[in-house]
Amino acid sequence: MSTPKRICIIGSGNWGSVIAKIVGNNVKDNGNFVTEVKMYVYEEMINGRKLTEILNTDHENVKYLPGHKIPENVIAIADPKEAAKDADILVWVLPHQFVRGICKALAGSVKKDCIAISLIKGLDISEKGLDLISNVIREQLGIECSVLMGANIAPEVANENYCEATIGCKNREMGLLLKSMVQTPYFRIVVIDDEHTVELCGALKNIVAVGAGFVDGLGYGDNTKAAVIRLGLMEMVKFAETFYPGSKMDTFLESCGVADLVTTCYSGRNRRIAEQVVKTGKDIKTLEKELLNGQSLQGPPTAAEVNTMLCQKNMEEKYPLFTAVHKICKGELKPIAFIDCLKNHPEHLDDDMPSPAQL
Ligand SMILES: NC(=O)c1ccc[n+]([C@@H]2O[C@H](COP(=O)([O-])OP(=O)(O)OC[C@H]3O[C@@H](n4cnc5c(N)ncnc54)[C@H](O)[C@@H]3O)[C@@H](O)[C@H]2O)c1
Ligand SMILES: O=P(O)(O)OC[C@H](O)CO
Repeated sequence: MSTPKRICIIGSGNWGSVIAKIVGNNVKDNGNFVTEVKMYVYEEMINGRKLTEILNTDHENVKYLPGHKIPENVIAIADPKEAAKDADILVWVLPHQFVRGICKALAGSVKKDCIAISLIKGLDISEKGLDLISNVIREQLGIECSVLMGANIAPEVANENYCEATIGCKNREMGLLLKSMVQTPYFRIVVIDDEHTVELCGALKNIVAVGAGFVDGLGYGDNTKAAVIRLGLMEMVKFAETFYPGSKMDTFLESCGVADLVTTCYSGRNRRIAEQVVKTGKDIKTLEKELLNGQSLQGPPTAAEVNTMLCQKNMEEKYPLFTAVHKICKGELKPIAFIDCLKNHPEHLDDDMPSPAQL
């Protein structure tokens, strides 16, 4: 049997805290892993106490996952380098906006044979163009990186309601090791090798969820939302086929695909804030601050990142739903324009029929 692996969780938000609970409990009776799990925590003061101190004494993330105990073998550390220095496995679970900063802090200091798994739903944009977050981790740290995505609204998983997730990992043995780190009787994992598509599903569904929130805010009901989900899924598939040739369509049938799209469009934070944008007329940043208590939306920045790339390639019109979501988030279009976007989607344009706008 190989030496037990040391785990470090990079992130301690809403999902990060649920994963800390799962991993902390799983390692206790699993000889594959060292029982102590370190967790990088972005330090902040809560009622005069440091969040790391609260986590290490009360074993609860009172800000990001109140009401749930995190096992005592999970140790909160405010310095990412200190938290990750001995790790054999890095579990990345931060809002994607912060990944490059933490990679920079860790560069050159992680173990050479360390591996990573990213639970982060988002994309990266740099002067080199649009990229997967797992690629940023691979390149910045020089390590392998798998992904885990699924229909996993964090508070529901924290309550141990049954759900599923998908690990994307090209190396089967590594995938099964990672599965043993996170699987529980209520959190069932399927390992597949199509890691790029798994990650794309997790990132792109957040854009669609913002669109679902707009139609909820407009009071259009579930048939319209189903259309958003269908047209959004078609753009997700087209995006994967166009920019990641070799993507497998079966992957969209895993938890990371249709299942996550549906749950996010009904219950996620992206949906909720987008609905409020329409109902209150406030902008996304204001609502994020007012309603999410420090949690972070991934849909609007992902829509912006995708849009930057589509503009560079002159392909905005080929992804009208992604484009409309971005423009509404930026205040360049009114939310009601989203309905026109659905009506005039290329899916509905028949060569010998007038478009709804012409009728
Ligand atoms: N919450 C969910 O239901 C859920 C479920 C599945 C996947 N995810 C994905 O997991 C990832 C993490 O989401 P989450 O819900 O754990 O986070 P979150 O939305 O709760 O984000 C807040 C976290 O960001 C940290 N933070 C704030 N500023 C920071 C900085 N400058 N540097 C580093 N960290 C900083 C905060 O301390 C906190 O830990 C996201 O990509 C999300 O899409 C979330
Ligand atoms: O709350 P959201 O919209 O960030 O979505 C959370 C998860 O990604 C759902 O699987």
